[in-house]
Amino acid sequence: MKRESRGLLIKALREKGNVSGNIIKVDTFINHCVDMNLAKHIGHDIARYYAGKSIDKIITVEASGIIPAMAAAMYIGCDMVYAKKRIPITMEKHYSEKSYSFTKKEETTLYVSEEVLKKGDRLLFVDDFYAGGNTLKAIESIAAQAGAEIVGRAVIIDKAGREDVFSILTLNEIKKAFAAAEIKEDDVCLCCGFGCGDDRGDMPHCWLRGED
Ligand SMILES: O=P(O)(O)OC[C@H]1O[C@H](OP(=O)(O)OP(=O)(O)O)[C@H](O)[C@@H]1O
Repeated sequence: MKRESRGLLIKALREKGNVSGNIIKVDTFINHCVDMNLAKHIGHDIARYYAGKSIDKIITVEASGIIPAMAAAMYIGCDMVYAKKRIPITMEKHYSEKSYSFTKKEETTLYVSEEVLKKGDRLLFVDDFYAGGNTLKAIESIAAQAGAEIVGRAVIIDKAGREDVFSILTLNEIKKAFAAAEIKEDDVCLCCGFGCGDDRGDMPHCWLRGED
């Protein structure tokens, strides 16, 4: 499926981000300051990818997963649940699982109230990054505790290129786009981010520049 947000993401990565080895800095447009137009397109792409699949709720983890999860939930028209990293006094019974924070390099525990997940719920996991998979694993455990089912997995950037995870870009695709950085700005297709003639799909070509 053509991903509308791919060109926007490549553009933001080139202009405001940084890729160094497997560290991708996105805090000026994804997970600290949020480019809402980009988030909107990412949410739309995720929703289009899972169109036709019955989804009861989106599930994510605070903090950075909330943005793409919320955007996708708005297009799908479902609720969004985010696992918390601390238990509020209002959360009486909960499911929990240990995880590990990739960016903070520390063990963490994820908590989801028993009130917000029901047995048989069909859940779509959404996050900003997939890296080592600790977060997804913990959410899968929480879903299993609730008797719910994870029916889809979507992230903005998949560093591992996992086959059953839908992503806007993988780390390898980002490296490919960066390797093509010598292409003049005008030659870069903002639909696909990889240069004109490559992967135009069904989207109007260079729609961001109003040339379609
Ligand atoms: O696949 P994994 O190895 O689990 O890595 C991915 C997770 O790492 C980040 O969370 P983190 O807790 O580091 O930061 P956050 O608090 O900004 O969400 C990111 O938001 C994902 O949830």
